[in-house]
Amino acid sequence: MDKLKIRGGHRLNGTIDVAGAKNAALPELCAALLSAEPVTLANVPRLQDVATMLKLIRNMGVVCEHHDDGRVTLDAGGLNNPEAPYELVKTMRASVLALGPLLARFGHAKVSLPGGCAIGSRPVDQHIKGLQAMGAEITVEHGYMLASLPAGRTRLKGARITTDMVTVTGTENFMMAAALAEGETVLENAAQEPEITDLAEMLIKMGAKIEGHGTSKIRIQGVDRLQGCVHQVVADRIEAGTFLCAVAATGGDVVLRHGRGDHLDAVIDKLRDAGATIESGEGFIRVKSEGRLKAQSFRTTEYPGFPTDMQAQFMALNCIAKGASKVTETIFENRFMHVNELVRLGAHIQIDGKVSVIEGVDKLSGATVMATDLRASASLVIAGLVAEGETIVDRIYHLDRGYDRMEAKLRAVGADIERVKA
Ligand SMILES: CC(=O)N[C@H]1[C@@H](OP(=O)(O)OP(=O)(O)OC[C@H]2O[C@@H](n3ccc(=O)[nH]c3=O)[C@H](O)[C@@H]2O)O[C@H](CO)[C@@H](O)[C@@H]1O
Ligand SMILES: C=C(OP(=O)(O)O)C(=O)O
Repeated sequence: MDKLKIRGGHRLNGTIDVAGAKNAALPELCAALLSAEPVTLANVPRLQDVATMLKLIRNMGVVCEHHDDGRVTLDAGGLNNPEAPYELVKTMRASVLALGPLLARFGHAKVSLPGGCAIGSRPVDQHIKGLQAMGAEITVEHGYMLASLPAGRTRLKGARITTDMVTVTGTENFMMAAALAEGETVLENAAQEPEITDLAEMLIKMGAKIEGHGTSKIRIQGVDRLQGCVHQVVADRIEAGTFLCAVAATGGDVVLRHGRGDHLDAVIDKLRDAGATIESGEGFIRVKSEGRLKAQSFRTTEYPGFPTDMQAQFMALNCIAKGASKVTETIFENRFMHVNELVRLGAHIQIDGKVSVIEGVDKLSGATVMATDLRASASLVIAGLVAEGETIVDRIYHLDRGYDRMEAKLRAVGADIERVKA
């Protein structure tokens, strides 16, 4: 198992290129299943999750290739096996995104229930309920969702779907399924994340009729076929936000090329309140930071609120900031796994249910810590960059799920960080 070895205490200066968003690329790879014509996605990040998704859809009979320039070309014309087996699904929850497209195009699908996940139980009941409202018959047997259309029907039918909570991949599954359904689908309580908007824009290029994406009410008029398209994956706001927190913590001056400041308002506001200087414009975000910042309290909520996917990284910053802060996690019931590891580095944190109370300390000291999930890993890297001495972050396969060569990008701006191969 690879590890990261970090010697803390270096300021970061220079330019980092922000990659395409994992959470847009994954649904967009699944959207290619909706058409028999070729699809090209540009700016697809080189991540373990993308490799897993490509393996999953190749196994269905899709011809696809990830090129050196970041393009993925896909041809789902010969798709003949609308199945997502457990072996390929267990490491990546996003594989549930195959369900909507497969059902819409073929009228049947067999998708494994995703495995448990460190950050919470993450059920898929809302996905099932929504697709049932569109006429699908879904049973769960032997760990698989078996989905089909009733005898005599060849297409899903439009429906009004109101989910019990805002769900990002749920909204994406419904939008993709509804694109090929008969009649109108209205999604109430829809997620508004930029990745939803990016997926909607791709589907519209494929011929889908969608309105209201980016708001809580999305209307989709089904069409009977979708064509191929070329689409560029939006920049990863969580990768960008992670680097913003890293520079805010270490001090320095870094330009994040391709970064979308307009997708990170809640995080940028908190960083400014903490004392960092942030400028953003067309295709860049620049962060400058000097001295110790002021700790900031926040609670995670759906977009446009503070993202749960940035909670751990901002907490690392709070650990070495001046003053006390309260971090409330409202989306996932078990997303404080990084806390014990940060404490091993010298942080002062107490957890009370959904709330972590952090007392900022002057310094952290390097130690061996263990990554427990994707963003927890990123928070340990940030802590390692400021800790005195050497920090080893173990189990970074979690990090590789969602960051494209993070250590190389950090090293290029002055961090002392290296990957130690197992
Ligand atoms: C691939 C992808 O885009 N992943 C993101 C997506 O995950 P994901 O789409 O899985 O997260 P959801 O928005 O669905 O989850 C929100 C909440 O709803 C609950 N829920 C969801 C669906 C369901 O059927 N039943 C149910 O109870 C979840 O357990 C969670 O408590 O949004 C999360 C919230 O912004 C992010 O942290 C993930 O990075
Ligand atoms: C939780 C995350 O991803 P996933 O939904 O793919 O597990 C994340 O990106 O932080």
